[in-house]
Amino acid sequence: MKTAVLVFPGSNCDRDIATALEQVGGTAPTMVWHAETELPDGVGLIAIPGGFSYGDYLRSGAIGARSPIMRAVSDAAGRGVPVLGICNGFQILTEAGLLPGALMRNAGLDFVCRDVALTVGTSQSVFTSRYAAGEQIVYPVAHHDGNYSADAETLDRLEGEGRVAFRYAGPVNGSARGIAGVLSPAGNVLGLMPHPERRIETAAHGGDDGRRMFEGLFEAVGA
Ligand SMILES: NC(=O)CC[C@H](N)C(=O)O
Repeated sequence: MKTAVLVFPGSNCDRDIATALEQVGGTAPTMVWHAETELPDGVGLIAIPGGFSYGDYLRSGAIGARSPIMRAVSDAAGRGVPVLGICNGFQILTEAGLLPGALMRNAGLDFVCRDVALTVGTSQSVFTSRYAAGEQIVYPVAHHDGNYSADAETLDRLEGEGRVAFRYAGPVNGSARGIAGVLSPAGNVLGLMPHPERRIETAAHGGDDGRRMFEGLFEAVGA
């Protein structure tokens, strides 16, 4: 599968996700600078990495969401191509309107950087097919704007439609209903604050719960 990783000024997890995709899928992704207007032909997965695009100025992800490449990302998402936004990538996806809600400043106003326990909300997506609903896993987090917020109607809809992909198993950042990651209505866009790409290899990362996300993706979309 051809994969692409977007790179913004201030991205700092682009190499982490590139390494994860190469380790699990066997082929290095194409790195796509945010000022480009086209994605590689036949791209099967687009990853929007973590970091501090545009220094988190204005609001985290707000300026990156208006980068030229995002029009192509939106078109691809509309065609059903899987789009994975991790941390700052999640912030960019909400700011771009591809996912509902907003990532606000953490409730404690602190930068939270540690491993956290998560509960898998659904196995019914290309991102979570290798997990069981209700399963507890561990991914690391590293963010100051991870406090997921949306109105009650949106939260009810996300829950009712099985679009809460991950929840924090305990308090982390004040997120509404403990939400750590959400899916688009068609399920092909996932945004999450925790970092699966930093949990690929036990020897290096202290666990490999993130690996199954990428294994499931490669299986679903074709290796
Ligand atoms: N690791 C990250 O992607 C950081 C995300 C974001 N800029 C924040 O701190 O909230």
